[in-house]
Amino acid sequence: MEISMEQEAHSTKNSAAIAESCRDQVEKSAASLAQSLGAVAVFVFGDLSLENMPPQIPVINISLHLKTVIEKLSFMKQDDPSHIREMAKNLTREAEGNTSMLQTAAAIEYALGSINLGVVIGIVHFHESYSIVVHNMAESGTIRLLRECEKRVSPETLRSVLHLSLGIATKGREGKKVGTAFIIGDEEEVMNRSHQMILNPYRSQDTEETNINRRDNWESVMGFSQLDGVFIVSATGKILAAGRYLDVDTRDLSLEKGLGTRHLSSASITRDTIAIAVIVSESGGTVRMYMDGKEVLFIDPMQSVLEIDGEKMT
Ligand SMILES: Nc1ncnc2c1ncn2[C@@H]1O[C@H](COP(=O)(O)OP(=O)(O)OP(=O)(O)O)[C@@H](O)[C@H]1O
Repeated sequence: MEISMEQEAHSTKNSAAIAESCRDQVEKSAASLAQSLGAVAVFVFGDLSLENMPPQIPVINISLHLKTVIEKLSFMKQDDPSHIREMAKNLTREAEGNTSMLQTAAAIEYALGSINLGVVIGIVHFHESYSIVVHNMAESGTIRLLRECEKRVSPETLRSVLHLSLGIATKGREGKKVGTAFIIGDEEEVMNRSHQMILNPYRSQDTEETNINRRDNWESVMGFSQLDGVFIVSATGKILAAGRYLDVDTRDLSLEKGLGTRHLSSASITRDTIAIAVIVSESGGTVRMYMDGKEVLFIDPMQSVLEIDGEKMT
């Protein structure tokens, strides 16, 4: 059957109208869900501008770098008998992917102090498909671990270290990539299990200059991040040392492949003490947090658009 040009133009117009209506309805539904559930934030993955959102609910945009299974679907032969079954499986995987993306994004924003605990809504727009995901942060395993970390060290200190670490991971120093680690809390024990590699720049400084929670000290911390070794920080945010070597036994701890000795020794000290470690990888540009020898949080700043101090980091 031949389709006339007029029919084709009509169908294109129709399809554009349907697409617009879909986006409109998804946005309205998400806004209404966010309102009725008292959501603490709405995360948008993909290309959407949420104009109908209640003004008191923050909207956080996360770019979508993940290649989804839908992309793979376009390579599948339409006449494949397993097509439908495969598509259902892929959609399930896709939904799981969206859920875990939202959980991770919410945990990162919580750790950075940008949002409170509560319900978050995620809207995913990719390849003309939309998903709305509702996540109760209180039920999340990562959030439970982060709250445990906050019992050991002050939340303010944890946030300051995370902000600094993301700054170091994304900006480096003088055009060079930088790797470092912050060992926070249980300071007496950590100091006993480590030694100076070089003269400690914080040895005789007064309290205000060693307070990691003061933003005007961050520039100098970023400077000292070029020193080899790790920073030792008290549970309340006093920097006790930089350029410190951790004397730990790393033999029984196995981490993800590719992680080197600084990751391994920082993770080990959290297994042997009740300290928390935040590590910036020079080679990967990533940030990892450890407690009790296990990874609590992983942030790859290149995978998501994060807003740090009002500045976009990609
Ligand atoms: N136990 C330790 N305490 C403090 N610093 C250490 C310790 N072990 C290694 N380092 C320092 O960490 C630096 C990085 O080492 P390495 O590349 O093996 O670690 P890594 O975990 O792969 O870090 P990155 O991902 O940044 O490369 C080295 O310069 C080394 O001196």
